[in-house]
Amino acid sequence: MIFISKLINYVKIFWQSFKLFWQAAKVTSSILLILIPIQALIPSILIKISQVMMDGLLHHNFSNELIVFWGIAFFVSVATIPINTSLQGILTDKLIAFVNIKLMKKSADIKGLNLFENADFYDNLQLVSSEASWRPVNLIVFGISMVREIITILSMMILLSNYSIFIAFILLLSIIPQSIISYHIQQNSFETMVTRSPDARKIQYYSETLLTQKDAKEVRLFGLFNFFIDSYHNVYQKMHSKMKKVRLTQMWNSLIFLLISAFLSVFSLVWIIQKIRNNEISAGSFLVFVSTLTATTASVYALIENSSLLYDTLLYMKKYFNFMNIKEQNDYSGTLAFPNDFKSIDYNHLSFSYPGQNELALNDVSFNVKSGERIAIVGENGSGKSTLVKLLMRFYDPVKGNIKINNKDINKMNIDDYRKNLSAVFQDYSKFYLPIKDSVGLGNIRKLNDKQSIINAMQDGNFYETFKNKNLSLNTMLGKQFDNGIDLSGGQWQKLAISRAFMADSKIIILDEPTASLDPRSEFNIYQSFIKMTENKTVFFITHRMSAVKLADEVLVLKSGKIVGFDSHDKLMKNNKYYADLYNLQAKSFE
Ligand SMILES: Nc1ncnc2c1ncn2[C@@H]1O[C@H](COP(=O)(O)OP(=O)(O)OP(=O)(O)O)[C@@H](O)[C@H]1O
Repeated sequence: MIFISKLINYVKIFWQSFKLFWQAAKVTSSILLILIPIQALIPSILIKISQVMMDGLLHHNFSNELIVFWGIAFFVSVATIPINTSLQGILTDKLIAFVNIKLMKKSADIKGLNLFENADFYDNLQLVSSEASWRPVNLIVFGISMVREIITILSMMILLSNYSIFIAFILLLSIIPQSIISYHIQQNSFETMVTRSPDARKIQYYSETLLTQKDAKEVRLFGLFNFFIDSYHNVYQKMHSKMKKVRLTQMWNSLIFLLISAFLSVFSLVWIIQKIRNNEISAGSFLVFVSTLTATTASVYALIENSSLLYDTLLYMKKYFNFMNIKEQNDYSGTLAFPNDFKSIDYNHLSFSYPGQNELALNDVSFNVKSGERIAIVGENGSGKSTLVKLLMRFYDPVKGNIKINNKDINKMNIDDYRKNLSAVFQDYSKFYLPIKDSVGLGNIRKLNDKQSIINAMQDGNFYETFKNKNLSLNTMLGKQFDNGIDLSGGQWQKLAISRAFMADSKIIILDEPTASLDPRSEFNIYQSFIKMTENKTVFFITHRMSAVKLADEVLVLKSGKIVGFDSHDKLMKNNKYYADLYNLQAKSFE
């Protein structure tokens, strides 16, 4: 029963995958659809013509037309090979692009970050995206050859059934156990090796650590090569012994079934020899029978091998379709527009914990901010500062309470319209490896080609000085991995990210430690332009530099997810001991 339901599932995914071919390339798929049965039937046709020729020769009524038919059939059989290869290549290219574009479009539908916190989802996403560039090749190669083998086998069965339906049936039956075992083994090896089993994930991480630029410095400085190579080797040995077992079982099973199949073939041969001896069939038929038997056996094994390799790909496709069908739990279906007369933001008894965590990252947070105010958010590491603004950006939904703008729950607003009104520089800002023009301009996609706005934003974000001194142009490519690409220092990248945020016409600006990698002069300049730029804008800036808080109208002090102070800097210094201690501690370190 389990096998039947698995088989049905397999056929369903196969069908779904075939629909992808169609969607990706209608013309190429149609030509292939015509070509597959032709290719599949040619072997039987050639055998049949040979049989008629043989009988003609034996009975002295050979017709020369048969040679022409045979020649045509033979030409078709060889000519379809290069045509098929080229078409499969074209289809593969189109399918790879199609699958990847669909994946990217699906990613655009995921508005929040909740799903990314789910290890299973994240693993699936990694698998689906990293293999999307080659899995479709297998899907096409094995999928097409499987269909072709099935048609060939069926046509051979028809030829064989001319001699004995019984023998045709037995041969067909012998496929089933071998197939079940092959699929089972294929699934095992997929789970062990290909999917993100914890061990597979570990070895991938070890090799990446040594091979990517990200960790190159520490790996070299601390001499970590042997450590990671040994770790890789140890985990690999463990996995390898599991895989070796799987592969040896596969080999023994195949040998047993090949033995059964050889036995069946010998049995059929003895049977037909007997028939010839009894003069029940002609000697010509013997040759045809043997060719059919050999061709059928070859096709049966090709079918088993290709379909079990296809099975592996279908397990991947299942993950792909699962990803394509995934739905976010958070509701992003709100339709309200962001108010034109934006007046206030209210956090109302808001509590939040990250998915899978019991601890509250924010605990009953309530405060009110008026449009145009500059709010500094301060607190120790892990006190909830970034979380507070992530909820404002609607990356997560609160567990309790809500955030309102002009008294309307932000969850009721259209997410894309809502986010157009927000701009941010994150602690872990993105480094877009694109021409400078785009890397800055992406902050406001509508102004991507507005060179003056881009230059203004670079001036405000303090990147312009670097731009001039290094003789860069708007078309200079960022990222050493590209031809003529350049890299920037940490602080320069940060200034670029700030410039990007300054591109936006947003009403609310969020800066999560915007000056962490900046030198004091750049920090001063950034804050100067910041004051200029953010007139009439509502600004939240998270900072550990207490000197910056003086720029804020009010300071929000967080401690372990709770608000412990919300007032102007001067008043807090007078009335809030926790804040005053925090401030004085830093002030002292500069004395
Ligand atoms: N993605 C996450 N999943 C689970 N817990 C998280 C996640 N991000 C943050 N946390 C936890 O939530 C709490 C608040 O984190 P948050 O990043 O908001 O602190 P923060 O005040 O911005 O800290 P820092 O000053 O170090 O940047 C911390 O206990 C942190 O460990």
